[in-house]
Amino acid sequence: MFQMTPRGPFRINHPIILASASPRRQALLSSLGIHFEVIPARTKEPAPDADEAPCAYAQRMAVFKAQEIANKRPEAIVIGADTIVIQGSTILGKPRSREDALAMLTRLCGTTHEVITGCCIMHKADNRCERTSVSTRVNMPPQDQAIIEAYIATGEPMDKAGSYAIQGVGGFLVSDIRGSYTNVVGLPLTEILKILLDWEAVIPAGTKIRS
Ligand SMILES: Cc1cn([C@H]2C[C@H](O)[C@@H](COP(=O)(O)OP(=O)(O)OP(=O)(O)O)O2)c(=O)[nH]c1=O
Repeated sequence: MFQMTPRGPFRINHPIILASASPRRQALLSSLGIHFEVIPARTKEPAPDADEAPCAYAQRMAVFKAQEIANKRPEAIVIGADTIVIQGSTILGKPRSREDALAMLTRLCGTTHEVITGCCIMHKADNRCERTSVSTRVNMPPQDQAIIEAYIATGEPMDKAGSYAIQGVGGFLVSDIRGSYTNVVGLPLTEILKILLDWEAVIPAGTKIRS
């Protein structure tokens, strides 16, 4: 659990907790230049229900993570998120092994897939909860298996949904996207910031705060 240092166009107006162990999510939220605490949700995420729509599943997981922390810290505004990769009707999470990563990337390269991040912003003491899911289409040209295997050998794929990181070495795999880039990385910043501003949890730097 640690504080981030402020440096951007926004200021905190209410305590915020990011319920995520993802360094990418922490970096994205930190880019707003606001103080926040990080308390990762620890409970194991359940598998999707039979016939559960991917965006419903991603939102349910985000609520699951936010709820765990909001129960401990009802006074804070808690942000939870869950990112999944969808190809056809198959939900691809994080790879279980290098072999699993190879199967995922072999399947994704040469096709267009969808990345969905479900988000939940919860303020238990105020009985407020807003959930959303954002989708981005990602196009990946075909790749030789030797290139895919060399990418997997970097280790980067192993904690990423879909076995790649668009913001990292894996960026070379992506020719183009349609939709939010930050959503692919793991936190749709435009949508999250809108809710935080609507809730006045965050205000533009320099705003005179009514006493
Ligand atoms: C597709 C893609 C996913 N990812 C990451 C974002 C998430 O960290 C991860 C998906 O796993 P998640 O289960 O969404 O998140 P997490 O386990 O990393 O962290 P927490 O549950 O504590 O919030 O994949 C990238 O970093 N880049 C990408 O291009």
